[in-house]
Amino acid sequence: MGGQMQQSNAAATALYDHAGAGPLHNAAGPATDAGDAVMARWLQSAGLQHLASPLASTAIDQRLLPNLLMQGYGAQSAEEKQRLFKLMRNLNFNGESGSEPYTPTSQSLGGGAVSDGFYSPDFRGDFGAGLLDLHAMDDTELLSEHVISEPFEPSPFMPGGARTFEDDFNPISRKQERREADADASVFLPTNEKENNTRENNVAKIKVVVRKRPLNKKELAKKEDDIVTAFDSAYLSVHEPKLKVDLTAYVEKHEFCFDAVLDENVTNDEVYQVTVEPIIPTIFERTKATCFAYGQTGSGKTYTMQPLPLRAAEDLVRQLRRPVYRNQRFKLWLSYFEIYGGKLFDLLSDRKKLCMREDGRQQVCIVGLQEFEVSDVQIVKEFIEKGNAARSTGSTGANEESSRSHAILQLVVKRHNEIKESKRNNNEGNEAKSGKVVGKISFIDLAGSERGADTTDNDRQTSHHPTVSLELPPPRRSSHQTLAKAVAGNLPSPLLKTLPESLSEPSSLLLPPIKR
Ligand SMILES: Nc1ncnc2c1ncn2[C@@H]1O[C@H](COP(=O)(O)OP(=O)(O)OP(=O)(O)O)[C@@H](O)[C@H]1O
Repeated sequence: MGGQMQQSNAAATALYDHAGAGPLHNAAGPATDAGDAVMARWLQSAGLQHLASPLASTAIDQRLLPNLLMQGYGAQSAEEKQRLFKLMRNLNFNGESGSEPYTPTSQSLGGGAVSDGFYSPDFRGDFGAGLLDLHAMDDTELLSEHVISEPFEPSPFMPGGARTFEDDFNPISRKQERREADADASVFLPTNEKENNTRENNVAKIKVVVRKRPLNKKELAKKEDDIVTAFDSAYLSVHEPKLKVDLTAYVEKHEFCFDAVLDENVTNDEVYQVTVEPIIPTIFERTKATCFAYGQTGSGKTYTMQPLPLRAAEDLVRQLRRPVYRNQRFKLWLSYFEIYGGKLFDLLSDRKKLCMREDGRQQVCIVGLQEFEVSDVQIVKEFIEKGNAARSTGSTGANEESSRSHAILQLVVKRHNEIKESKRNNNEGNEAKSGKVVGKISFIDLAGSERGADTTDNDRQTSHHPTVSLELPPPRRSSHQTLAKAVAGNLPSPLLKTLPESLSEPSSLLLPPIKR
């Protein structure tokens, strides 16, 4: 990720917090010429420089910008609106603490994104895929201190001998290297490299992809209206039937913009290609990624999510067979558990009840979760089928076989060293622990977003798994909070704060409609 993106993120945080009417509301000063210039450059980074001039000339308080942007301020064409919304959304999701104003650097002004507009790779980051990818966040949140404090030894098979794993796989050191190689006198060279690295990497990137499900037989038989139109790869409109005061029926259209919109003709393979596939190589670069599907019962979450882990495993196994990883004893591990009614159950160990604990470093550990080494795709398939069969399902009005729990399947790449490898043969229990986590991808198939979908008292007709049905109903939303903690290892702290709310408030991950 280039410096340009990082600087944009800082601006976003301030604007976003202001929109939330937080303390920044009072803290920010009146717009200055410098502020206008900053805003102009920010818009320019998305190729929207022409929208900046009215701001500069009328000296509008830059704190009001989010509201203006939400109203489609100045943007005329659909493409402009799309850019504006992407710009806003990018900023909204990227901030960390929120109190820092946008401060451009020579690097941010010198990048190629100005000429390329929003779509340049610089602006979007190094890669831009995955329902939720957290490639660029702070490493200290990706891996435990233990891993970070112990750098990997250099592999004798690696070219250059003295190069360490860190050099080759740590995005920070690679970035640093690139920056040094590219450096010329005009390029910004940070005085405090550590601080810069921390800031540069403390950015979460999220990709939100919407998939439209075709009308099912029941809906077709009832001649129900298709209320969603996907009209290009990033836009959709929702048609809301309404009545005027004189009771004349009309349809109100709401347009939404996402990173990608997949229509009803898209196959599961295409979903994989758009979302997970591009993340796979980064799992070997110390990335922890999470991919989840969100929607109400019957919207197609399980249909969409279920094929993804197997496809990912195929690609991960293929990568692991490359000499560079094989020589370093990289291995793939799989675990699968569910959260139901606020409790955790191991889907691969006869639904053994699991405990979730937080260690002294605020790392969430699932105590007792079994991890299995998987060296080929057939084994992965068998584990997934076993886990799926053990899941809590029930029947809802909209889905005969409805997932009533959150299921989390994790594929973890670990690096093993030979000494520990021999020990592990004597001590199977510690097998999984003997490897160091290189990267991880978690797939979460959520229970429906309707209230109480994941609680034991949600539906009288729901036929629970016998062990589950004996439990007392937990308080509402407790499973969502448990889920947030369970994936905590993957999420940077700003996101963590919002996740439980996001999961219970369907609209919080969506953007407001574009007013045409
Ligand atoms: N894109 C699609 N194409 C064809 N059929 C689909 C598609 N998406 C979903 N379906 C079908 O719709 C039904 C409901 O889908 P699914 O079980 O995935 O919903 P869900 O969102 O997981 O619901 P719940 O929250 O109740 O578990 C299933 O029979 C599934 O096969």
